[in-house]
Amino acid sequence: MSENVKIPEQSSPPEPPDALLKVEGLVKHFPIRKGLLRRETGAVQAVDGLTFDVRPGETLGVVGESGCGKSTMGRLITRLLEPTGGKIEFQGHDITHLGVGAMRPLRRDVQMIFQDPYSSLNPRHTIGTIVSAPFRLQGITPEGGVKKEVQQLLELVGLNPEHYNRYPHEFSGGQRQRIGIARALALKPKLVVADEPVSALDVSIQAQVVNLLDDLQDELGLTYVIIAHDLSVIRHVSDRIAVMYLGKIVELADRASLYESPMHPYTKALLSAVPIPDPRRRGVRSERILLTGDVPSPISPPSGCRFHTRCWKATELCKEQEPPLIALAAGRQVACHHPENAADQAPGDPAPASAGEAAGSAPGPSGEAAGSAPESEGGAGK
Ligand SMILES: Nc1ncnc2c1ncn2[C@@H]1O[C@H](COP(=O)(O)OP(=O)(O)OP(=O)(O)O)[C@@H](O)[C@H]1O
Repeated sequence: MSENVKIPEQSSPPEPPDALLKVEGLVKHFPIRKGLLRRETGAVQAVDGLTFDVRPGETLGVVGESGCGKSTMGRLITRLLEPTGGKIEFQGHDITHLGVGAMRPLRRDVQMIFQDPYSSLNPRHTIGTIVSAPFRLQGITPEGGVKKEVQQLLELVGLNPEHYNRYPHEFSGGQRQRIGIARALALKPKLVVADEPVSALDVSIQAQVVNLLDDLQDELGLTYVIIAHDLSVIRHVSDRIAVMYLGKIVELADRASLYESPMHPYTKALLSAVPIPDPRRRGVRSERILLTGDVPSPISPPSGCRFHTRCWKATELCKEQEPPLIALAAGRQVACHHPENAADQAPGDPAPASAGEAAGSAPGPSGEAAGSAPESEGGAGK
């Protein structure tokens, strides 16, 4: 054998793909100012210590009730907001505090799709002007000219390229969201953060836009972070899912494990409110957990585990100590002292489930203290 022949290292396992985006301890507190002197009297703790990564080519779904900090997280990772603390790395580069100028080249790679296709498009601009804006802002002239490129983009998202000179009001909601998608894809980004991309659309149109996002991901090799409160949408689009509650990730898992065996009681409650589409299981009395009360205020969140005021498993420990987000199974992170479908993290904790009493509901389906009401109406989520 010649000395130049390279011997493959058979014993080393394949390297996991490097994260495209890495977030560590991300914090965003919005100051509350009062009085003539605008003195800071407190802060909305919208995002309070998020750690996760997004791998190339995947879709990370982010789910949680209204006000839990999903949109703030999306605006932080696209750097539309300045973080209060923590670190954001994109392709290994620290972008946490980059200024507008330094962010400009990165704007090509990271784009955002907004919830409301009505307000996110300037009504006085033609579709051509809207979709070509990223080229103007970046000072880029695509090969073949801007018009040709924009028309190709319109075609890519299923719109008629002849409608280049029309105005947003001439389009339906679903079509306007397609325009927003075309604009986001103009510069061929690597990461697209979509904040509630279909929630403002008719249910009949939602599937079309979700399928379009799916197809574009395959075609263009995109990586998505999709924020939604709708668990059916999240289930359809996500490879992995982060469940947020009051500014924190309480569970992060791949789609199948999360839906089959949720570990955090909050995830379990959210999922129990989703109707079962399987006709074979129709009529089967499924366990529904009714979360009572609203999400507490992020201005003064509960001590310890933030979910303890609504959790039927809460003990004294949960009131006092915040559970860290730790790996409880392969590819599965959970922040809970008493997780479902896993060994109790604090088996010696004998205190009464006072949170369950506060919730004041019937005994839980698996004999837990309180907080759940099988087959009850309503449920978690928006
Ligand atoms: N600019 C701001 N100034 C002050 N508070 C803010 C600001 N933006 C968001 N918040 C607060 O931060 C918290 C998280 O808001 P955020 O919009 O991120 O939640 P969300 O999970 O996306 O909710 P929704 O689904 O209703 O949009 C909320 O209490 C909200 O009122």
